[in-house]
Amino acid sequence: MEAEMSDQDSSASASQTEEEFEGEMDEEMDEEMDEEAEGEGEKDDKHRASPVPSLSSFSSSLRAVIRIKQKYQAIKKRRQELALGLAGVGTLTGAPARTSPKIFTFDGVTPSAFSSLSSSVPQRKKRRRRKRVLYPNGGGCRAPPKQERSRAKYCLYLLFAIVFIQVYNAIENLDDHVLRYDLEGLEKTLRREVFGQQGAVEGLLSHLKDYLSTYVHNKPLVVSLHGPSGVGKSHLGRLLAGHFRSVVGETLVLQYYVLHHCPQEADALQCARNLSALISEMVERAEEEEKIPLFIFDEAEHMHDEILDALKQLVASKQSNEYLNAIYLFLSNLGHAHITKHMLHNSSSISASGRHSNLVKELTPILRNTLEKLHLLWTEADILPLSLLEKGHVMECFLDEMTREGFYPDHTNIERLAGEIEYYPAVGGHEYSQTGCKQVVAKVNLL
Ligand SMILES: Nc1ncnc2c1ncn2[C@@H]1O[C@H](COP(=O)(O)OP(=O)(O)OP(=O)(O)O)[C@@H](O)[C@H]1O
Repeated sequence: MEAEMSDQDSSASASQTEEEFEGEMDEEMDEEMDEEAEGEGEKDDKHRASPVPSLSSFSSSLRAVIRIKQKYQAIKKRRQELALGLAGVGTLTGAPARTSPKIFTFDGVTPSAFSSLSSSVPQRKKRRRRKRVLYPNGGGCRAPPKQERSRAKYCLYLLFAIVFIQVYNAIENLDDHVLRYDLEGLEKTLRREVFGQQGAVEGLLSHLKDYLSTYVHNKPLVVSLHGPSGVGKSHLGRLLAGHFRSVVGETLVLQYYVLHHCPQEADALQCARNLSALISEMVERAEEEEKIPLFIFDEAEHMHDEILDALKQLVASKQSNEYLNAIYLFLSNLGHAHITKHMLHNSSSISASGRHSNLVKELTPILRNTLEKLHLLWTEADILPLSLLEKGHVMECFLDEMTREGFYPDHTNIERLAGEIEYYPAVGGHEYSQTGCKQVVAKVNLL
């Protein structure tokens, strides 16, 4: 080490080395004492492991203490001797004694000097961590306690997995259920083919979506559409029947026209019985096929009380499941005067976008009040009003009908034909047809 030091920094290096040495010695002492203590500890452990704590264990501890003390004194002595030796070396090399403090700069120090210096400085040993733990009072050396694995935890995980799978499955099944009825397709058809009845169409689709998105029902879906003549009630019923025939089959859809199926009032009771039997048969078949049947009653304003009573019983029946899984749609002009009056009086104050939703909101309680007085069947129904059709809608009806019949859809011709229809006096810029699109088919047929 002496040879490596240059004369220039010999004094600094000497003092530095002295300090390093001291540190080293301390560390050495610590380690030796640690090892000693560990050895004694192990011995002690062995003694402790024996069931009887004896005098021998006490004497061994005492011996260990004495030995440590002796070793400590020997090391201390050695350290003093070495310290004296280093001081002698300093004077021998002619280094000046520490008189005044010197300022150390890095001038003249080469990188190689740094590297040699750093390599000569011993790295601090990392202290080993004991893996074992020494317990006092005869506990001996013990491994840390093992964590017990709880079975309940695994059961809980399993339960979570089962619940997740079931919920996922249920959602999938409900989706399948709604998909089977292709409500998106129905919505597209209704929006394309029914003019000026957005509110009623949206209301109807919303009822169908709500009803068809679940298996378990506590009552059948009963919807009643009301509106003046020619606004599209039968048209809507026909479109709905066509759609359901394509998704649930011909046998699960019934279109009942009372003037056709039961024209004589005298036969009303028999008609009611026949209708009840037919409906029971259809709901049972539907239950077997796990489908929901559709019953449409057009011209409901002409239905005899006997038939209405029979239908009320079927609709309110809570006896068995098959009667709860069914859709009843009533189409009638009952309450049409309220609808016409409301629209003609409120058209000026209602914007086009808000008209449909407001019509449903404001007219539903008025219509319900009127209808419930006529028959209790209407208490079971969700009521949807259809609005009057404007001149623009009538022109759309002409365009549609002429295209269907193979006529060239000439705009001036359409306007002329639409002009022949009777309208209510314009209110708030709206011209409402008195007969809706009722006369459109007849007029196109005359072309
Ligand atoms: N909103 C509408 N959109 C498209 N076409 C319509 C609409 N309303 C009526 N039509 C056309 O007019 C014809 C007659 O309409 P529909 O029979 O549906 O009227 P309604 O409301 O049932 O009248 P009524 O109460 O007199 O039976 C239909 O065949 C249809 O082509």
